[in-house]
Amino acid sequence: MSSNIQFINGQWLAGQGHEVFSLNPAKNEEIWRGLSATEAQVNDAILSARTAFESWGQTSLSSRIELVKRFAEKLTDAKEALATTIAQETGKPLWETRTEVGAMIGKIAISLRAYDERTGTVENDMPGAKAFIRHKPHGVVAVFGPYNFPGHLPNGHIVPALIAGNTVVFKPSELTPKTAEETMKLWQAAGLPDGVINLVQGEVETGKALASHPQIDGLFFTGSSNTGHLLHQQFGGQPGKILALEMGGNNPLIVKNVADVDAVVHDIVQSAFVTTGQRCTCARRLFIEAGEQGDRIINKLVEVTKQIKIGFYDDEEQPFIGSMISEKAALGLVDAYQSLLSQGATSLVELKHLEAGTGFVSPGIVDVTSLASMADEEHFGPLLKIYRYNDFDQAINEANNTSFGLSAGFLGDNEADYQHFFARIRAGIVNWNKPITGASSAAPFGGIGASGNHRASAYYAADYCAYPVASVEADKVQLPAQLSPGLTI
Ligand SMILES: NC(=O)C1=CN([C@@H]2O[C@H](COP(=O)(O)OP(=O)(O)OC[C@H]3O[C@@H](n4cnc5c(N)ncnc54)[C@H](O)[C@@H]3O)[C@@H](O)[C@H]2O)C=CC1
Ligand SMILES: O=C(O)CCC(=O)N[C@@H](CCC(=O)O)C(=O)O
Repeated sequence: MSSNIQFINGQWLAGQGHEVFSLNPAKNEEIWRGLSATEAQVNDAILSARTAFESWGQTSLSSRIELVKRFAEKLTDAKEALATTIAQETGKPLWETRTEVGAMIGKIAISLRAYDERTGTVENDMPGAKAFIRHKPHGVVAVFGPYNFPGHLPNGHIVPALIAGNTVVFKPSELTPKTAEETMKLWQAAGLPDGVINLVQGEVETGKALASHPQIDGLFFTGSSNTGHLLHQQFGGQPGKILALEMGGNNPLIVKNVADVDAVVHDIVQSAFVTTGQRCTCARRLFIEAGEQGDRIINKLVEVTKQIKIGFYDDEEQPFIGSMISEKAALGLVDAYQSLLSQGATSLVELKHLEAGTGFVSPGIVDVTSLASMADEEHFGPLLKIYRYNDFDQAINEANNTSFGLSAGFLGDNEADYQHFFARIRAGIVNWNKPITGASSAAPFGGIGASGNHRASAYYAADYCAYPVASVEADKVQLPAQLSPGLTI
């Protein structure tokens, strides 16, 4: 078990707060334990990042690139070990966590390209001078990560932040501290200078100490909408700080006129249930036309959902999904399912907690067509709500009837229908005849409304990692060819 779990100014230190631990939610085994960072230790981490910024912010771009490339090499060497830790800590199957580490490696080249293309230098000639657009780092940024992609999503903030010249204090999810520790060790092995990334482990109070610290210049957050809203309030009145919020969704998927029932069911299942429904992009609301074709799709969807292979992350024959992050999350999802039934929804596939002490649930589907209204909330797990509709525009209006706006999809064979949907739907990710999960790191990734604050991540993360500087420069002071009216020199 770890004891020195805080990484501050290049040193592994014991925490001085209360005990925290990480559970393998599939096997109900403890895999990591330590003491959380106190407010004073968070302060030390921020001061260390502040000191490191003085040199890191001035270091050459080529040295920063060298570091992130070495990190990619270390990640590649440790791919299987890190994928195993992520699987143990989250319950996700190994096929998926290997993809996650692959995405972390892929992030390096994409972030380097994005830095160049979105925040590079532009030079324009003007009379007697040159005009430049350049970019500078903000300084010390706090990074907050969620548990569902404990490697890939914090990495999506940290890598572009470092390339731009910022230094980082990273607070991972308290549910996935071991993944953060192992990743940090890879940065260290890559030759990270002291203080450039600091890791503070702990629960909400550690997060609060970091987010409210006056010495941070920005905060990059991926997590729930509730926490994101709290942070937004906390940042009110501080226009000088950059806040990037990547939050949840209540994502709709509309199906209309599709010939291939198997293909449409595949895309629904991939959208709703991959990662045991624990992706921010997962479909939560499915709109299917009333009538025989819709019935056929639902019958097939029910059949396929009941057959989904659920299992241990390390099963030789890999399951489609593993356990949820915790027994608490699993029981919360069962409650959400039961609550919908008590409001009048019809169960099509029962959502069950499969084993006491674990996060295993079976995916559930409910028909909510008869409900007059429903809370607009994200159920972060494999629970899909179906609405039957008669009118396409009514379905689109209902799909937009949410405060969130992360992802949305249309499954249908008619391009004009898709164009109609695209023009009206409100979301940051809008797909046609593809699952709405599995977004590319080479595209912007973010939502509107309660899903984000217009600071998209992934390819656009470069934008919030640096501020633009406009300069007009001449190598000597000269009188202009023509003086302003009324001025004699
Ligand atoms: N839009 C996006 O890119 C993504 C969004 N998500 C969303 O993340 C959520 C799941 O992740 P969770 O780990 O449950 O999110 P969470 O909001 O509970 O936690 C995220 C981080 O914030 C910290 N935190 C919690 N309360 C805090 C407070 N009051 N002050 C400061 N820090 C605090 C946590 O310790 C953790 O490090 C889902 O809602 C999901 O939709 C997940 C992945 C991607
Ligand atoms: O940030 C990126 O590089 C791309 C975003 C991404 O990987 N999205 C994934 C998972 C995000 C989540 O749902 O938690 C996706 O779209 O499925």
